[in-house]
Amino acid sequence: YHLARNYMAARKFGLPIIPLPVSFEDAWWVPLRPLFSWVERLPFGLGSWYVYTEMGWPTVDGNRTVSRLGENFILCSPQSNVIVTCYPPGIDRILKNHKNWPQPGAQSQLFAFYGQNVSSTNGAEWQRHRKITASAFNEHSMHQVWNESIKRATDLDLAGENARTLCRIRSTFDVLAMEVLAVVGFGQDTALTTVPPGHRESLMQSLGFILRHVLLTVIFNGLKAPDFLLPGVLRRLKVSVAEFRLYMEELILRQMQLSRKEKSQSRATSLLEAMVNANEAEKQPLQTPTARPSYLTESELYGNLFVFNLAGFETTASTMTFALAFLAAHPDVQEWLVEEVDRYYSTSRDRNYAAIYPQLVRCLAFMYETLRLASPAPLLVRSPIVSDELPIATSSDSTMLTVNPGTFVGIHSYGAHLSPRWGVDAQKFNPKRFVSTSEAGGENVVVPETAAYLPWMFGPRVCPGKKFSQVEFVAIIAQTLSGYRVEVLRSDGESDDTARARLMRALDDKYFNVSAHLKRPEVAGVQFVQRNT
Ligand code: HEM
Repeated sequence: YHLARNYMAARKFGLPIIPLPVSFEDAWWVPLRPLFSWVERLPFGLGSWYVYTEMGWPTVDGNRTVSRLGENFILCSPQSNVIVTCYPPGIDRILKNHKNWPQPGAQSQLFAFYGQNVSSTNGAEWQRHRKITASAFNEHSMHQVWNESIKRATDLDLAGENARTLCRIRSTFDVLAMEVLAVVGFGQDTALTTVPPGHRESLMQSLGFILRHVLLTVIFNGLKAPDFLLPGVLRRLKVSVAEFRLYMEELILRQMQLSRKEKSQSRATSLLEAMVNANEAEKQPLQTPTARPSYLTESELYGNLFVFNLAGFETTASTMTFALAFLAAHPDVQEWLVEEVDRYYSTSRDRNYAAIYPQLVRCLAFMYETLRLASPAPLLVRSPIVSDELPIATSSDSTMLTVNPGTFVGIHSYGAHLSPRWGVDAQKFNPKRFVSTSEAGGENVVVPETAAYLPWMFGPRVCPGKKFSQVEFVAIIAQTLSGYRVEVLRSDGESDDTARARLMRALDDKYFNVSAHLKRPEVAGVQFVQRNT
C-alpha cells in the first residue's frame, strides 16, 4: 500500500521512477541485506533494485543509472520518495541554501551515538558546534599537519616493506592519518595500534570495529540485553563502543590537566582544547545560554570528539589508497608529478610549509582527480524545511520542480563527477584536467566551470577538514615521490599490462561504508621502488 501511495505521488514529478520493495532507510533491512545478495543474479533484471537499497549505492553504481535515466530520477520505496539529482544547478541550489535544506533526521543521527555534534545538528545548534570546532583549523595547525605528515610518511618503511597489497596500503594509511589527526587535533602522540594497560582493545581496533559496523551500532547501541543473549558481533560492538569512550575520557582528562598547567602560556588552541574549553564554559554557573554562545555539553564534547575522529582519518585513508593505485597504473602521470616534486620539494632544505605547499599544484590536482573518481561521500540526502523550487533536467529540457517538506533529495556525487560535462574523457584518470596554466607559465588548480564537483561539499557547510586533508595528502605524496617510484605489484611471470588491468579491475570494484572501500583489496597492490637505485 505504502509503495503504491508513494508511486502515485512520484508520478506527479514527471521523472523516471525506480520502484524498490525496501529502502536503505529501513533499519530492519540493514542486517538482513547481505543475505539477499543472490537477488542481483535473478534473470531478466528482476533483482536490479537491490543495488539501490544501501545508503552509499552510487559508489557501486557509478553513473550507470544516470547514463540510462538522466540527471534526475526517483527512488520510490514504501518508506519514501528520494529525488536523485546530479544536475549542477540543482546541487548548487541545495548546498548554498543549507539552512532550508538540512539533512533529514535519521541520516543526521547516524554518527550521534556518543552525543550531538557538528555533523548531526542543524540551524543555530549547528552554528554553535561549527564555530567552536572550526576555529582550530587555522594556518598554524596546517603547518603542523604538513610537518607531521612528512614525518610519518618518512617513517613508513617503504624500502623494507616495498610490496604492499591494497589491503595493506589501506591499513597503513588508516594508522598514518589517525596519527596525524591525533597529534595535530588532539595533542596526543601515543601508539594507536597497541593495547595500553587498562584497555581490552587498541584505539584503532575499537574505532575500526565501530566504523565497520556503524549501522549496527546505530540500531543496537541503546539495547540493554545481557551479553549472553547477544550474537558475537553485538557483544564485540559493546566492548568497542565502551573502549572508545574510555579512550576519549582519557584524552579529555589529559587535556584538562594540560590546560591547567599551561594556562599562562600563549599558544595556538588545538581542536581538542577548543572543545574542552567550550565544555568548561558550559559548567560555569550563572550564565545564560545567550551570555555564553560558545559552549558544549558533556555529551556534545564526546559527540564531536568521536565525529572528528572518524571524519578525520577514514576519508583521507580511503583517498590515499585509491591515489597510490592510480599512480602505479599511470606512470605518465607519475612522471608529471615527480617533475613538480623534484623542482619544489626534493631540492628544498627546510621543506617549509608556507613556501612549498602552494607550489605543489599538480599534487593537489592529483588529489582532486582521485576524489572525482573515488569520492568517499557518494550520496548526500537533504529535505527542505519550506517548499522550494529545485532546478532539474529532464530528457528534453531543464525546468523547476516544487519540492515540499518531507520529500528527500539525494545529491549523487558520482553522477556529477562522472558526467560527460567533464568532457569525453570523463571516465578516465587525468589529473591535468584540474590544472590551468597562465600565460607566464604559472599553474593553478581550477574546477571546470560547467561541472559540479563536491567531494568536500561546498557552501557554508563545506567540510571543515578540507584544507587539513589537502595539506596532508600533498605532503605524503611529495615525500613518497621524492624517494620512490610507485609501480604495479606483479605476480610471478605476469606482464605489466596484465598486472595493471588487474589493479584497475580491483579499483572499479568498490563499496561504501563510511567512506569508499575496495571489495577485494587483497588481489592487487603496489610496489615502492627506490628512485636512486
Ligand atoms: C579527503 C578527505 C575528506 C573528504 C573527501 C571529506 C568530505 C566531507 C564531506 C563530503 C562532508 C559533508 C558530509 C555531509 O554533509 O553529509 C564532510 C563533513 C565533515 N568533515 Fe570532511 N572530508 C575529508 C576530510 C576531513 C578531515 C581531515 C576532517 C577533520 C580533521 C573532516 C571533518 C569533517 C566534519 C567534522 C564534517 C561535518 C561538518 C558539518 O556538518 O558542518 N573531514 N567531509
